[in-house]
Amino acid sequence: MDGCLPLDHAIISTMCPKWKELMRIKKKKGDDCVGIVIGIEENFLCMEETEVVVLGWQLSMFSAKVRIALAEKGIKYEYRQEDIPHNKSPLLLKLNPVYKKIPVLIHNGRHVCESKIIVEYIDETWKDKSPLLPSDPYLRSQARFWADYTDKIYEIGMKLIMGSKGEEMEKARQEFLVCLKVFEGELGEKPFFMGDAFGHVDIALISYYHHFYTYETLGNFSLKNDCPKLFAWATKCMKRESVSTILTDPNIIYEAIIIFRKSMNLED
Ligand SMILES: N[C@@H](CCC(=O)N[C@@H](CS)C(=O)NCC(=O)O)C(=O)O
Repeated sequence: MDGCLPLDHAIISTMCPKWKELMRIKKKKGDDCVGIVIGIEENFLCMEETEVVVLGWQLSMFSAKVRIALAEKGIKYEYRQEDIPHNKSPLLLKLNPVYKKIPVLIHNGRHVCESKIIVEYIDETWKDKSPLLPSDPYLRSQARFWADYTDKIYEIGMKLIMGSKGEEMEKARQEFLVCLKVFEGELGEKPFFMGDAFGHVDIALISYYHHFYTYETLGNFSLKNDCPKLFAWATKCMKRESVSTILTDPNIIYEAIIIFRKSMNLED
């Protein structure tokens, strides 16, 4: 088994009751250490050394980010849908004990947490295809800054989702529009945020796009009318297979949020 088990052995033993049996099978086949096996309760997942797993959630912009980056690089991966927030898998809790959040990327048995860190890891690991961050250190810093700023959308979006009617919603709506205008100003006349190529900042922002129908409806604004350049950029991004095949149907997100709002007595 030497050289083939970068994953913490303790994790495997606790997560995988059939681990020993599986290793026996591997040995029998000729223990040439091509892969590892992770087991979660009865549910087994076999990983070749180069295989990749994403723990994610359909409604999450953060897991969308990671999946779009992998799609841009043409990396095949196993997608494991988590049940967030109340029924997280033991594997997620084990691999992200600090935040207990998706997404988590598992690659060669080692795991990476936090979506933007994961996207950078993906870019640095599979450097040959579709660079996502500029190679110039200054431009990289700028890309990181703007990708980081997309977290504001989440922050203000939560105010819209959690807001009730009236003044509170109007304040969130205004704040949201200011944030969008900042992005629109930064985009300017460029095709993508860092220039001609789709990259880190585009991925970070477009990952929110499936939530925009909800934001627009709750916040009573229109991206198309209020931020036409950003709308044109989003339309262009949506033409990419890496984006359109990953983002969830906006209606599903809207319905989920309305159910949540009703449960919180924020909707009639
Ligand atoms: N900063 C994190 C945020 C990830 C995050 O908030 N994930 C949410 C789903 S959208 C989650 O797992 N929430 C579970 C919880 O809060 O218990 C990232 O960029 O990866």
